[in-house]
Amino acid sequence: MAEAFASWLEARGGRLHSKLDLFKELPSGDRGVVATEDVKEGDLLLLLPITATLFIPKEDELSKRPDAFRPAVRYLRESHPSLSPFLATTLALMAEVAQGADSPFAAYVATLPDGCPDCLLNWTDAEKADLEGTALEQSGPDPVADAFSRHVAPVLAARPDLWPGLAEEGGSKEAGKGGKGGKGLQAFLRAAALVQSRAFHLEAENWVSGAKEITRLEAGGTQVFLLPGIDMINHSHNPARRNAHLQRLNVAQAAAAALVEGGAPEGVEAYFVMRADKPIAAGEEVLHTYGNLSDAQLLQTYGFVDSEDSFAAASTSAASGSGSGSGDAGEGGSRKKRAKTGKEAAAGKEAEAEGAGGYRNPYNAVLVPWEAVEQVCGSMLKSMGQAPPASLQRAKEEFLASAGVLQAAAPAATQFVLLAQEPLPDELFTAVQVVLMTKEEFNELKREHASSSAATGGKKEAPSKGASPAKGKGPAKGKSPAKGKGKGKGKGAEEEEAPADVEAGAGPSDGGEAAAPAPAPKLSLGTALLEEDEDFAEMTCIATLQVLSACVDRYPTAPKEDVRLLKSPDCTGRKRLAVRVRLGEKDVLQLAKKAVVELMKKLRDGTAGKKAEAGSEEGEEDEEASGSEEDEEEGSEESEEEEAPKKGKGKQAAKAKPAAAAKGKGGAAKGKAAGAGAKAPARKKQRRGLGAAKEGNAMEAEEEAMEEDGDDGLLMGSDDSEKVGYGGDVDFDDGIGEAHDRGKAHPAPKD
Ligand SMILES: C[S@@+](CC[C@H](N)C(=O)[O-])C[C@H]1O[C@@H](n2cnc3c(N)ncnc32)[C@H](O)[C@@H]1O
Repeated sequence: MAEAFASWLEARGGRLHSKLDLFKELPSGDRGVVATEDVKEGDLLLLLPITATLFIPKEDELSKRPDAFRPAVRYLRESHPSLSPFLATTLALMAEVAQGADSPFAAYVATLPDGCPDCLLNWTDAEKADLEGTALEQSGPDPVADAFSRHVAPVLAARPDLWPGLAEEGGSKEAGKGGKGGKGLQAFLRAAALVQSRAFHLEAENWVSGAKEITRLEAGGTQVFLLPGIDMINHSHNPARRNAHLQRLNVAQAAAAALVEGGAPEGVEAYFVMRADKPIAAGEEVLHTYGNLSDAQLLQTYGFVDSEDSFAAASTSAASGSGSGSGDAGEGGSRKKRAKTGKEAAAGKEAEAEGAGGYRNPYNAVLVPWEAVEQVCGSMLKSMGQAPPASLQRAKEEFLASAGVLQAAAPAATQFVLLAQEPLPDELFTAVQVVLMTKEEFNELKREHASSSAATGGKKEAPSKGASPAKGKGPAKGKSPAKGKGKGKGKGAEEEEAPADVEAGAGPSDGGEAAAPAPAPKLSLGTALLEEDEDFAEMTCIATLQVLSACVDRYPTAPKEDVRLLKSPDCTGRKRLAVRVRLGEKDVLQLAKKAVVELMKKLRDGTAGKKAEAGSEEGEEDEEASGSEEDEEEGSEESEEEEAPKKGKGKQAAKAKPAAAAKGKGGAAKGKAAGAGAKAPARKKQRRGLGAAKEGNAMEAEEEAMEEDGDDGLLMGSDDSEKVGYGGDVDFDDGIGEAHDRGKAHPAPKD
């Protein structure tokens, strides 16, 4: 197979480094690319002409050189232009597989595995039940069967010449519904798993001129490429172990780099180029990154997770069929434990020395629904005898949507994204505060926000990173396979332009990405209000903790139970993967709770705003812009209660800049006083009637519960969190919202 592939590649104008085994069987049972002899830094590992790749071209590409594309590809482009790039590429692969030895891609098809065994689309309903509460919890109809019966089966039925033997008996309507389906569904499941776990998602570009493509593809705005040979390279989260990267070059660039002698073969207008970033020693695996993805995303798309636990070795060696996968420390559910090289064993010891946690994926994330905020805060206000009328609740939702805190298109469906590195996003904290405000405070806030927006000339900030639109951002719950990621940063082909680095990535797109909505002026309350109103601070912190607790309650198990499961030799395969995903999410929730408690402590001892005062200059500018004194006056008219001092503490708080006090490792609400120009309304000390909400000392109770969950050091929010997983040198400020927005280009690795 290896030889046939190398000859096939060469015949198409490609090249493979002579010191590489592309299909090396790894001790894990998986395959990977391994150096057979030392490879030098900068060496070309694999040169792949675009004509040796499978993808759906843009209309102009196709019309320019129709013969360069396979008949199924042409048919799909011409007759089904609205199919998503993922589905179209899956169908293109199905056609080559179905053509067998007659396919010019037969040598590539022979290199492909049976599928992606642990990718989510292969999990049974019973196995998926272990993912309850996580970002991967499924709801609604099975997206795979649905996509098959609605989009794929009709294509197979219409052109049996292109997809021989795959048309479903009984017609397309019933295809894929229940049961295992026929050959068509089976072929689709395999191809979809392969495209999901192996394809690269790149921005659509004009390969010839290098001009950035402005028009988008009908569906998705990305092109999905299957890159033979390059798709054999495994993922590593560890920059120290990664040693290769991918570029795409136009012909001129490839010639300038002396990669093509005597000109490119007929029809070749671009190349994919894999190079060694550093020397690769004989026996070492070639590794690159699939992106900064959470365990849920990795599991969904690739069937493994990045996090490791220190029980894995014991339990997986005791139970076959589970353990670390290939490439890196990730856990693949159905593979043997990977034998450790000397270096890895040393790294493992180091990890053990670091604490009980092992490596934790720093890109893990949790989604907190706006609905939970409304419910928790509503109950709290009710318990205080201040249940807000429905009209006020609606007004607050509308305002938060217009102020960029909730997504504009469907505010009720907003999910706040909590990241391991920023577990308490300001959007969540702002939303809780607004919901807890009295009508008067809310009206005042609206006025302040309107006047500061006007003063900044409608200058808008980027939409909230922490608030996730229901579609597109966030690991879409119950949605079909994640959308594509991976990156084609470069412009393609202008000679003087730098070659475009390409980040590995794969994953289906679900059929289209809506045009980005215009960014809303963003409100950010931070901690300013809390610094001047102790009762309000207490309410906000308790409500936020309760929201987080409600999220913890979504999972069928407590963290301790998950830890017990991981310790058990019976917890193997997909079950183990599911436990790792939910424990990773609980880690983030625990970090968020810890951040709230720390913030509350700082608010109580009055240190929360200290650093913020240093940044008051800017705050003053804001103040001038919005004429806050007048606004405060105006607001005060409406207050039936005690007025906050207009100078001094209250004033400072209103000007406060990000409350560093609340930040810390856990990230906690970065308290901008009022975000993009909006100012905190003048505070009136309210008698909040906190008695009921505080009954039983809610803060302390939450703290105890946290300690209970984290006291064995197994959650990152517990005290040894700093020792596990989170390197200080990694820039995490890339917004997991983007990473979750899999239709978008993914940030390049930063190593
Ligand atoms: C692009 S393919 C890489 C080649 C693949 N190993 C093969 O044998 O064909 C991606 C798949 O490789 C496996 N893989 C890659 N990196 C991994 C890692 N760090 N841990 C576990 N499995 C990994 C997963 O099964 C994933 O779906």
